[in-house]
Amino acid sequence: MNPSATLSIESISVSFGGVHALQDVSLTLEPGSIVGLIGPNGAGKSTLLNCISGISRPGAGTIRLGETNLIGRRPDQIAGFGLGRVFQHPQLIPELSVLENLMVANHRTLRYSVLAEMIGLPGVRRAEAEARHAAMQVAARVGLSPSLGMVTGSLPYGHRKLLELARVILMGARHLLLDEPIAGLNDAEIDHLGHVVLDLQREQGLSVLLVEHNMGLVRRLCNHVVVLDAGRVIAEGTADSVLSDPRVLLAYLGEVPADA
Ligand SMILES: Nc1ncnc2c1ncn2[C@@H]1O[C@H](COP(=O)(O)OP(=O)(O)OP(=O)(O)O)[C@@H](O)[C@H]1O
Repeated sequence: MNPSATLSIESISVSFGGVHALQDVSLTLEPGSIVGLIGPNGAGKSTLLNCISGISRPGAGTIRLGETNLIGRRPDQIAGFGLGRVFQHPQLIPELSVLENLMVANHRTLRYSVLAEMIGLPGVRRAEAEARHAAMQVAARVGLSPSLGMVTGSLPYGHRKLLELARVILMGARHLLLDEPIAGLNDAEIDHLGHVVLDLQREQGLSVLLVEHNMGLVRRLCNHVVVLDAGRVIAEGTADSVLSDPRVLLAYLGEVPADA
């Protein structure tokens, strides 16, 4: 399995009772690209993220990472393939420090027994030192180095979101699934998060599927944008092209402005 492979979603459909949450939806996420997934409330964005991350199972269609079929895999298996979901509400341990939360995330990827850890074998100490180094590097990349010793529960909300992002990267994500990452952030925090995401794409080659209502951020970050409405793809292309598309304006505003 190559974690940097292309994520390919083909013709997936999901129904909840009589509600067609997704109908015949296709989307491709190439390594190193940032794809925006936008659409009005109830369009099916979260359902699509849930299908990719193994929380929901589509009734039809395929989802593949490279040649590997993801449908029917558990969420932890999918995360292990390098698909990291960053939830709107950070999944952190509030009593631990920032560094400890990152060490815990990295610890899950280390391979040694509890007994080896208890008796402090040299290999374990070396692995711990490497885990600490990796945690500090990722903290620096997202701008959290000054906060490494702080108790996570006392962090400002924007820093907790950055920590959640760092945690997912440390768990080996190569494709980030970002679900409204700037909800609740102020302008300076939004600007910083935008820089961090672009840095991860350009310097680390990570790809991003970004669900976002803030069109300024979508324009700034995304190479390609897919628009959902009522479970269907109604437009895709560059941010500028889809955001001036009459079908998209109709879906968002209920009418097409006279000057569109
Ligand atoms: N578990 C569920 N049971 C029944 N209906 C559901 C379920 N999850 C989603 N839906 C319905 O599926 C449709 C798509 O919902 P979804 O949450 O994916 O939209 P969304 O684009 O993420 O919306 P928002 O921007 O408001 O988060 C909606 O009509 C929603 O009510």
